[in-house]
Amino acid sequence: MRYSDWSPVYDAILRDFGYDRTGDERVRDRLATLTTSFDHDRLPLFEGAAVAVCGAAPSLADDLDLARRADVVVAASTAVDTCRDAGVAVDCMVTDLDKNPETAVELTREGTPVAVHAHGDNRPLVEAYVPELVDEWTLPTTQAEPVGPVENVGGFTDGDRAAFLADHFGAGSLVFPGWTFDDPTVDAEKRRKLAWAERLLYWLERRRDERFVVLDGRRDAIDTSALPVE
Ligand SMILES: Nc1ncnc2c1ncn2[C@@H]1O[C@H](COP(=O)(O)OP(=O)(O)OP(=O)(O)O)[C@@H](O)[C@H]1O
Ligand SMILES: Nc1nc2c(c(=O)[nH]1)N=C(CO)CN2
Repeated sequence: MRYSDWSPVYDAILRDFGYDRTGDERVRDRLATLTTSFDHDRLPLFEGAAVAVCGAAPSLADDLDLARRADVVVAASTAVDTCRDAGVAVDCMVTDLDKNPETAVELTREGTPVAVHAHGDNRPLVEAYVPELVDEWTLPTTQAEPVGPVENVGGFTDGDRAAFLADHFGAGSLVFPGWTFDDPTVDAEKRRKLAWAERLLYWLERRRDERFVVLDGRRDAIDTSALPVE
């Protein structure tokens, strides 16, 4: 994903949530001072791989076979803990540090890449935990324009950002264990974020000319008005 393609969708997200662009940029710039450029050779081998993008819905526990069968497992936030507790190795974590930052620290110490996201509402977490991460295993990300070592491969929530990351680095196919868009256990803000995650995955499957099974039966109801799709 090039930033020029992402930018109009990011504008729509900013409008919808009322986020301040300069807030995202300030924390991005702070993250840039705490990290160095990530060596992409340290990523798992995404090129052509069958990738499982694990979300943190309660359904993940029942979906773990999908992850076990994948070539590469990328997991968002607390999905990492569920996978590892069940003996499923995670090849890359994607997080904004708001739930299980200790897991992110542990992974970088083990030599597993962690894509750490800066946004306008996680500055204290970035400042507290990024210095604890092993720098060579830390891939700094932003949803705003990329700057210095901080990259933007597209994506908004940890889970859809994980899918955009796998896509950016050449994934052959994507499956989605642990994704439940209509999850009655989540609060209203999370529900709105999941609606965006769903839109973004729809955009991604269209860009890739792939059909994500997780969207089957849902496509007709997705609001695509902010997406650059016909
Ligand atoms: N029902 C669900 N509940 C929570 N997350 C889900 C669900 N379905 C899919 N996901 C994906 O799993 C990711 C990780 O969820 P988790 O609740 O651990 O993260 P989070 O740190 O609150 O995520 P974010 O900061 O991106 O909102 C979410 O970012 C989302 O993309
Ligand atoms: N500014 C801002 N950006 C975000 C936020 C958020 O709360 N504020 N939450 C995200 C995923 O939870 C992703 N991006």
